[in-house]
Amino acid sequence: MILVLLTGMPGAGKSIVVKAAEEMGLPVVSMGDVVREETLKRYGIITPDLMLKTSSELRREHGDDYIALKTIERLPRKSGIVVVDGVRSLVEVETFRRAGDTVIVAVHASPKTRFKRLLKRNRPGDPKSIEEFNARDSLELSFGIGSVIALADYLIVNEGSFEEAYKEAKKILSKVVSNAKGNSGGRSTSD
Ligand SMILES: Nc1ncnc2c1ncn2[C@@H]1O[C@H](COP(=O)(O)OP(=O)(O)OP(=O)(O)O)[C@@H](O)[C@H]1O
Repeated sequence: MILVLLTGMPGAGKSIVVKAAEEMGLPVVSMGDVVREETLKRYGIITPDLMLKTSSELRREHGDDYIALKTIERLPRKSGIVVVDGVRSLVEVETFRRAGDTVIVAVHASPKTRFKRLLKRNRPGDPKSIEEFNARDSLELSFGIGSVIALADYLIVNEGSFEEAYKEAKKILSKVVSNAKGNSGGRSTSD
């Protein structure tokens, strides 16, 4: 099984890659779903703050690899390629590496661009001020997301239009698919 580990800072544009994967018929498993369900179990409601609290609790109570291990339990066994959305630390990368071959895809946009887009997205829990945005960035960086981005096999710089990033995501995913076919005895078209 090939696991496409999708990472990127808040608001970088990971959902564009998810959309491209779904459009291509590739299964997507979200690490956030594990946290969402556990939050509901513990608190009866889901809010972004409670999700952050729950993910810290899960790491503290069960270890830094817990959310990754729970995500692995949910992988569709019959799929050759699965996209895993929301990888945040090297421990998680190492955990997924024990479950299959991995390809890291990172989406990057500058803090200025991400802040602007998150203000516009305005989902519950999205930052309303630069202070909130910086605090959230610091928290993500403290989990070690910077190291995951540094190890990316593919990087999408999402500073242009949505369509550009979407096209790039499709190109990268197609490459992963054709490489996988090459490795399983099918015809390989590229590196
Ligand atoms: N190239 C782009 N042009 C315009 N808007 C964009 C572009 N890329 C992303 N956006 C918008 O920016 C916001 C953040 O993108 P998205 O939700 O994909 O980020 P994310 O990486 O999934 O963030 P999070 O980790 O916070 O869930 C969304 O509202 C999205 O529609």
